[in-house]
Amino acid sequence: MELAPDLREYVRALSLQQWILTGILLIALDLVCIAVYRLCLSPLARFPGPKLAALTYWVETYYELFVGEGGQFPFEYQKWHKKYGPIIRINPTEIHIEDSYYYETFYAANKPVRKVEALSRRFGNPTAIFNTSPHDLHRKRRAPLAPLFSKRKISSRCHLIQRKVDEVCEIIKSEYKGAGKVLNCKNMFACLACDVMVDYCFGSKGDCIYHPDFAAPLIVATSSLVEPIHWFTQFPVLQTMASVLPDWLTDKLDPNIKHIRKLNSEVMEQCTKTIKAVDAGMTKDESDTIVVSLLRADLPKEEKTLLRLFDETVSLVGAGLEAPARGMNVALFHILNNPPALRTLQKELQEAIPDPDIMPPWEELQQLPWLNCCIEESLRLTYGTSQRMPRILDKEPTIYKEWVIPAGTIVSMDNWPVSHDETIFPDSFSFKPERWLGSPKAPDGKSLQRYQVAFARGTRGCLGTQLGYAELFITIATLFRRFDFAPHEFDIKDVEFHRDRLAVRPPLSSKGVRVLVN
Ligand code: HEM
Repeated sequence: MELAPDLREYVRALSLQQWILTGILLIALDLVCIAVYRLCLSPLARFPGPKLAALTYWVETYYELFVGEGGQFPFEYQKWHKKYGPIIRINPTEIHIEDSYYYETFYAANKPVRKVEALSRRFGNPTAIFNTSPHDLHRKRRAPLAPLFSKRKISSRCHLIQRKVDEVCEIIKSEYKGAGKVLNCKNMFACLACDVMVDYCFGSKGDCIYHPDFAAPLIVATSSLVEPIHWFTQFPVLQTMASVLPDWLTDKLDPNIKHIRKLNSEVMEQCTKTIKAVDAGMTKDESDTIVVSLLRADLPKEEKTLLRLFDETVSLVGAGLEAPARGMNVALFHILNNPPALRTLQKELQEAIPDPDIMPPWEELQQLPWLNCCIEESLRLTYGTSQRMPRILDKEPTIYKEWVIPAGTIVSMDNWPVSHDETIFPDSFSFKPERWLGSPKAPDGKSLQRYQVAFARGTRGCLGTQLGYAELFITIATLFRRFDFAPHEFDIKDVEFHRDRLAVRPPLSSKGVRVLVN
């Protein structure tokens, strides 16, 4: 398009200063237009909440990066809920709801929701189901995995978990029992959960538990991997930059990265080997692992590439490590910190398991009422994730009470406010296994179990729920049947939610749950 001659003359005659001024004016005009749109014209403008949060994402950035030890936004918008009510706008494009009684409706199993695409690259494995955004693609990818994590399948492979726990017990017996040596449970449980997942994915033997003091470098590295999550979320360009940095520089920035690199190359190698083995025809026994099942699944070729298998397995090891390990930590801490609960558990285990060296299968452990209550109560205080779980419903609006949230809007809820809903779980910060005894009901008459949200719900709920339960039952029953633990410098802060890093994190100063073994 040609500029009118007068305008052309005018533009030509502009001095450098005038150019800069014009630029500033245009940027200012653009910002004003964005502000007017966000505050007055956007379909979300009528939702309650602080105007500054509706105006700019910097409010979220501020609380995630610069307040305290970071990851403080969940605590901030909880305060907003107290002021503005159960539905609020927490940033220019997202609505947040805090209402435990709506959780199950929102995270329904029959809703074709997608996740936020921009969050899928935060951990560098965008094609894993955890990170897959579109509903249909996610369904296609999750389908072949689901049978591998069914209750029946997990039951049939529980001996693998028991074997791993037995190996941990041998280490405790030989190195810690009666020796006055402090046992770091945080590391121990992380090693255990990691080895279980490695067995599950590859059928090979994980060896994290054999590192001195359970301080396996891989565990330390995975734990530190989530630390920069808010930087990567708030400034996605950093994800791209991090992925192209040379190894020597990333090692300088975070020396732990080299262990992740090692895991990545081992996973690559394992996947490559398995692809070759499956191509060559494998024996039936070996077909149980996740990689083999994915390769044999009825999926198009592009879903079975080395990169896709790599993304899925690395992500599964990560997901299957963090949450179960935290669950076990929370359980061990609270049971030990609550002597009446401990005594009841020990009595129940002694009566049900006469010989501690012969542990009953998971099915039998599930019949023990007090053990059940302790596990449910621990899971309640585990929360699963500390971060809100955004979902987008594209084809229809989301209806909450009188509010109609337009289709295509990001809507989110959190787990931990449900766990601390005082109408459902009175005295919610206390560990009270007895609240799960019998068939308890919530105030709405529904089973209390419906408000156990540690594994989330709906199409994107936890894939590893049964494996998580099995690990918790077997580990907690075995440890408390075989050993007498004494708390060492116990501090409730070690298991509380202080910082959001997607995973629940204690204060930076926390040394983790530690015990002595008598
Ligand atoms: C105590 C144990 C566990 C808890 C409390 C837990 C909790 C959760 C939660 C809250 C989510 C939803 C996260 C979100 O949407 O942001 C989730 C998803 C997921 N979990 Fe777990 N988890 C546990 C164990 C496991 C295990 C052992 C595995 C290993 C297979 C696993 C694999 C996954 C996967 C793959 C997803 C994503 C599912 C999808 O998007 O379709 N989890 N888990």
